[in-house]
Amino acid sequence: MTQLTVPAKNAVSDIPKRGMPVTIITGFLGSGKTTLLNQILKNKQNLKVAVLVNEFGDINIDSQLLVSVDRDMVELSNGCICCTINDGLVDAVYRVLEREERIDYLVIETTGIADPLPIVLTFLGTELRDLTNLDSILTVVDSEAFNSEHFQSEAALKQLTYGDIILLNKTDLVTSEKLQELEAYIHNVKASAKILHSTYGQVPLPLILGVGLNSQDICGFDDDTYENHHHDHTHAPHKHHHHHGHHSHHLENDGFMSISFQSDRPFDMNKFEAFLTEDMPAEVFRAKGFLWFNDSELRHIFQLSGPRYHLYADEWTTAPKNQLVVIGRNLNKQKLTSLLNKCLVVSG
Ligand SMILES: Nc1nc2c(ncn2[C@@H]2O[C@H](COP(=O)(O)OP(=O)(O)OP(=O)(O)O)[C@@H](O)[C@H]2O)c(=O)[nH]1
Repeated sequence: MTQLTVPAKNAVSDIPKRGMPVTIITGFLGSGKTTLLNQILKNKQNLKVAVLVNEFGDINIDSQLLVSVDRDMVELSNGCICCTINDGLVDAVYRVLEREERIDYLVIETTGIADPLPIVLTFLGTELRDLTNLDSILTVVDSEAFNSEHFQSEAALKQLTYGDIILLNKTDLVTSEKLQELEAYIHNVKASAKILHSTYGQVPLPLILGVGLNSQDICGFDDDTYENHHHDHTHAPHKHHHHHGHHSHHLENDGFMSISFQSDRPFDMNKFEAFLTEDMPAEVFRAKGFLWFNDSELRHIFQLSGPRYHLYADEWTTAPKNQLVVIGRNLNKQKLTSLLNKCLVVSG
């Protein structure tokens, strides 16, 4: 892979790191954002990349799935950044800017149901505008699952509208005809977007980082849009505010809700499999997590996206436990929790 050109910089950090390039990765639930982020982290060579992960759900699954990353380089912003311009995101970015070590690049992964606009506005409409340089908004698309109804999701359409780069991922699962149809559709939605293809997010980094493709112009947003999102935000670098009261707003987001399930008891493998094939509610669109089975020493990474699910086995890095996030519309939390509880081995 071609060496990514790193802007010449003083090794000694200047704080804050003015003009730090930022890429926002957006894309619908399960499209492959974390997979792409892992590709970036694996291939970044000498580039010092800080990562900010925003998850929809109470358990941080994505950040635990990031490969070979220096844990210190990951900032978490749970459940808030897609709602509005908010202190959570600005604070997280400040924490990156204030680091003493050299950081060349910031990549932000949004939740799958996020409308990217509030995040874009956070970068273009607050003091972050002077401190960072929004390089591009990259929208990952699941080429197999994507259809013109956009999953009845306004956020999915917004993600395309704001994408400077649109990465048609999961090309291994579709025909070239479907890809052409998708390209034509996207071209209609956003003629100026640069369209790329990938399998498991494999794309040469110089095509997506440091490309200077951000086409969003704060002047292009009408006052209403801006006022609706702007909280008259003034931020003193060392003051960290905590306004994390946005969760109810989240739950209304396109009707999607997330349910978290944790247990220190293992699942019975047979019962869990029966749950997957017989009892999993059709309204579940996405699930992910780490599973502990009674008859295995290994940690199982569980990934469900639309009709497909996979279990990948690897080693536990923590004490074994179950951690699962389930996302969908109109989910019955009590029923789902009870079904999952019934999959646990009977204690005693
Ligand atoms: N077949 C196939 N599977 C893929 C590809 N890219 C990602 N996946 C799988 O799709 C599932 C979801 O991928 P993620 O990267 O977690 O998706 P995400 O967009 O981060 O998901 P959310 O954070 O829940 O929105 C995982 O099981 C991946 O292994 C691909 O190109 N082909």
